[in-house]
Amino acid sequence: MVPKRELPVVSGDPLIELDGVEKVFTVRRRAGRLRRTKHEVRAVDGISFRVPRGEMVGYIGPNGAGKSTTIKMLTGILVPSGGRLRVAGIDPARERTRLTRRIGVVFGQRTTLWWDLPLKDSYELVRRMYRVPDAVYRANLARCVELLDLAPLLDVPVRQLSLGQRMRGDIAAALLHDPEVLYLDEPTIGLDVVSKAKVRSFLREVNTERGTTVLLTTHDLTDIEQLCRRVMVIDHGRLVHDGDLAGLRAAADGERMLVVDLARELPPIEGVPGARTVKVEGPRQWLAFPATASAAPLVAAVADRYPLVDLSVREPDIEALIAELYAGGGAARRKPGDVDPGAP
Ligand SMILES: Nc1ncnc2c1ncn2[C@@H]1O[C@H](COP(=O)(O)OP(=O)(O)OP(=O)(O)O)[C@@H](O)[C@H]1O
Repeated sequence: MVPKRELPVVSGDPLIELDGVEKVFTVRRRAGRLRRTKHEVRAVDGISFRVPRGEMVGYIGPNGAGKSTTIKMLTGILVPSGGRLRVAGIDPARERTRLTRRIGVVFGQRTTLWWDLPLKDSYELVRRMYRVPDAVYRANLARCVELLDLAPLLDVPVRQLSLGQRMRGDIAAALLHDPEVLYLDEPTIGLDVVSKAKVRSFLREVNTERGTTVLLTTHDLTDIEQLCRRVMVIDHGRLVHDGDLAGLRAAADGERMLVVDLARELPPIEGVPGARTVKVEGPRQWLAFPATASAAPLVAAVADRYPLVDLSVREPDIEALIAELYAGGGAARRKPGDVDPGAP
């Protein structure tokens, strides 16, 4: 579940706005020995959403869904084929340089740091590139060094850093110029548990303390669970969910599990309305029931007729739910125009 925490001030004014945004790539494929045919790939197929200032939003989807393409359009690297896109009121493709000062970007699979330079020299170059005022630079660097444990790494050339160290270095580099928006594309990919925890708590702090708006792309759903109240799911270039995680669970028709320990081994529990026994292991039995239903009446029904010793309720495995969502199982696939941009 999303941990209870102080929430940043989310203002109504949208910082990121997309209206029917499309990106179509034309690719040539071999068709025989000499012939090549042209094909269109609709990487982003009419996406609309708004992200208010101060929000941290998850942007997830299977491989090839269109996440990176969206982020590249939001940075101005790619020009949309259609629709309207604004970040802090700026059209990224038209005014990329002006936008650069207001956004920070971390692509987990690639570094923006200088491979042969010590980390601190990379930061110095970032300072000059963005013309960050001295006092701002010093304060931001000190904060990142402290919270991301960078002190022992500052004199180490980037190529000698481990993946987790490099990622922390990259995240700091993206924040030295005080961006209003931070795009993170797989910031925890390949990191060990400790590094992931460090990165997550830092991002939470940046979002809550600074009010930095964050768009987070990840395959690790724990990132989403721990950081985002709102999650958007993209599939085949279309938005198929925009809301909270609970809504995503419900959309995927997920089931929760009531695990009961009986006083002794018994045949599978029967006759509990709204639940079915899916597993029996000695005196322990597993009963599946709809994610949206309350467990209380089930517990009462079991306790009434069986020698109940202990129980627990397990949340559905979100990854399984999302796999189901992608497969179309139970998910109400909405057209982009149907999505409530103000969700959650
Ligand atoms: N430059 C390009 N030329 C042609 N097709 C492209 C290009 N970039 C992306 N695509 C295609 O667009 C679709 C969306 O790709 P994109 O990289 O945005 O997906 P993604 O959701 O970020 O996937 P992943 O999780 O694997 O990174 C894919 O079918 C991809 O092959």
